[in-house]
Amino acid sequence: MHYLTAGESHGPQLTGILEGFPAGVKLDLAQINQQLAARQGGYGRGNRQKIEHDQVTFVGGLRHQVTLGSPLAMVIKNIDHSHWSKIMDPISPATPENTLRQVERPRPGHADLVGGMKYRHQDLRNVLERSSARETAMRVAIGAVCKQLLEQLDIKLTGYVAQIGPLSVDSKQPTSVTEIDQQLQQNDLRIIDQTQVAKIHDLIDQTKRAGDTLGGVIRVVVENLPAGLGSYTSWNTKLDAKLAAAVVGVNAMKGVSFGDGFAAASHLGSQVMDPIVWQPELGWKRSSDHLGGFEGGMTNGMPVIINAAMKPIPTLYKALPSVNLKTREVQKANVERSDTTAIVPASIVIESVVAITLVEEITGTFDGSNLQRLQQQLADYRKEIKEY
Ligand SMILES: Cc1cc2nc3c(=O)[nH]c(=O)nc-3n(C[C@H](O)[C@H](O)[C@H](O)COP(=O)(O)O)c2cc1C
Ligand SMILES: C=C(O[C@@H]1CC(C(=O)O)=C[C@@H](OP(=O)(O)O)[C@H]1O)C(=O)O
Repeated sequence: MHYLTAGESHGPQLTGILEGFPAGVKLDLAQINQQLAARQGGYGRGNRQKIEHDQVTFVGGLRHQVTLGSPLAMVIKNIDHSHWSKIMDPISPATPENTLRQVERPRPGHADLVGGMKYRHQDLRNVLERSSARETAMRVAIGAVCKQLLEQLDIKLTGYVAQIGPLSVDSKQPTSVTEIDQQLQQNDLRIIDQTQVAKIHDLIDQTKRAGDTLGGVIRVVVENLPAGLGSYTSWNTKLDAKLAAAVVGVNAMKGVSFGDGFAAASHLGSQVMDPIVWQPELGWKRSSDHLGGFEGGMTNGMPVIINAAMKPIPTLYKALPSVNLKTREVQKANVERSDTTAIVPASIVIESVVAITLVEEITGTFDGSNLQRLQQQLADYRKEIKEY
């Protein structure tokens, strides 16, 4: 299975194609649109989200709500395109009128300058339109499709915000995906500890007033993956490595770790390895999960725990120094409308790319042509490893 997205932030639409997804999966469109709405939400978002109302339309691979096994083709309209229709017109030739709003003062932390150098663009809008995280809306739609398959395979997944800027909000350790989901529904920060909400709102408000921005840490937890997904045999078959690439492939992600992550480096081995236990009803388990569910690039049957570190949003209303591409004068960087923090929507995006990567692995390990056969093969495999 693999996917491709296309489309510029203020272009007519985002387009996505997902190839290799099993036939016979009944898709709940409302659930996909609910995920798109969740990605638009969260405290600290900018004004673009007041304009957009993301909804997916299927234009291939789906018949009467059921996947056909042929490529799934999806589109999401950019409502804001109506304000940019001349500037972002794919067809009409460039004129002084439709090349307004050129970007000549590259923003530090964005793809602007290097993208311009590499592709020989003089108007950096040609870079920012595609490097914008607007594209993640399509990854969320594709991820929502994959989440529905995971559900049919009894695999549970969720993501939450564990840190915003300097404030860790991770003091209450949840016990299960279901418990995490219940807590998240109660606030607009996707944090588990409800007592921290007011404090974080204040932090975001203050940061916005100062013309500055915030990053944070996201955690994704996946339950009930069978042991043995991925392989120790070659570097490029390790599933933890594939997940790390998918996570860092999301805009603004600067770090990824599993389980105790970087903290494990400062602990003793005896504090970090997860002791092996065996029980007739449960089969092979571990009495802890410091390693985040991976050994040798393979799932070990414990919950997978992935942490993603997001840098602060690079566009600053109190802009940093830059240099004008045309005049070479030192000037303030371009200021485009922007979020103060996007840690909340990013948590939905990280969940989505994790779901896509897991479905890619599962459909590559078992026969992914048809849902029922896949379910049967996975059930047989689960039985086999339990009895190992
Ligand atoms: C959901 C989401 C929303 C984002 N919103 C903004 C934004 O409003 N303004 C901005 O400057 N960067 C935003 N970013 C981050 C930039 O897209 C990203 O930092 C930039 O493209 C450079 O890529 P890099 O940080 O991966 O190197 C957002 C990222 C995500 C995941
Ligand atoms: C459009 C989205 O996020 C955008 C991501 C983004 C960036 O630079 O990444 C910059 C902003 O774009 P604009 O200037 O159009 O408001 C965000 O709004 C979205 O998430 O749907």
